[in-house]
Amino acid sequence: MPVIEVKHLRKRYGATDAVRDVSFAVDAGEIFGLLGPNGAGKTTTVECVSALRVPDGGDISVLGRDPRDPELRSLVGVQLQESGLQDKLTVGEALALYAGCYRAPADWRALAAELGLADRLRVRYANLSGGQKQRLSIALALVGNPRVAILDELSTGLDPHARRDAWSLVRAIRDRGVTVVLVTHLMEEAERLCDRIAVLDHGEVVALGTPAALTAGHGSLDDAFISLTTRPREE
Ligand SMILES: Nc1ncnc2c1ncn2[C@@H]1O[C@H](COP(=O)(O)OP(=O)(O)OP(=O)(O)O)[C@@H](O)[C@H]1O
Repeated sequence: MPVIEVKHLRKRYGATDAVRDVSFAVDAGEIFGLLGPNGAGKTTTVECVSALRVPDGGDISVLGRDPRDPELRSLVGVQLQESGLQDKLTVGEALALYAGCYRAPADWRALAAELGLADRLRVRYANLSGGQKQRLSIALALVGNPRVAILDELSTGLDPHARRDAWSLVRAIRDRGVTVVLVTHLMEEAERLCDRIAVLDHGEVVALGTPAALTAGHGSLDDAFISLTTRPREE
């Protein structure tokens, strides 16, 4: 049974058809990428999978459950583009607070060290750099020892060193059996990390396969992306 199954998902915001018809299945232990131009519906899709938005149509199951099943709160870790953390909270306080919400949390100090935040534990959120905020949001997604991790733009704002560290961490958690869904704009990230990729365009899946299969006949994943997708509409 797939860990995540999305069938004919639809979501509309007023007059905007953000997601028209998205279907895919993510297998256990996979790193599954969602790739697509700005506004293609990637974030909306993962927000529906994470129960942060209610779909207008279609079916989603996560670990065989409805996404809104409270049992999933401790099984699914979500890192979103906006963390919404309070400015005055320190890194250590945020990690301890989140760890306290789970039955079997990870060692948050070790996680902070893995993400290069060991010397930032006493620093308030407001005083972190963009990359440090991003690393904290990744740590918070993983602190509950989830079985599924949903990472939206994992490496946005990270320098090349931090990006490599984040990739190593994602591989390490996958090697521990965690299933990962990764929204990304970086072709290199998709190619290096993802086992399979769904390419979204205007709210629909236009291609799905391994990076090698998607690239075949196009020269590079970048070229495949350009030929498979269209420019985003002007908002
Ligand atoms: N809360 C909202 N209210 C209204 N429209 C929204 C909302 N969130 C997203 N949209 C619109 O829905 C469409 C899909 O947006 P979404 O953020 O899901 O795309 P995306 O593929 O994640 O884009 P990006 O790569 O730019 O992050 C876009 O046209 C966007 O403007």
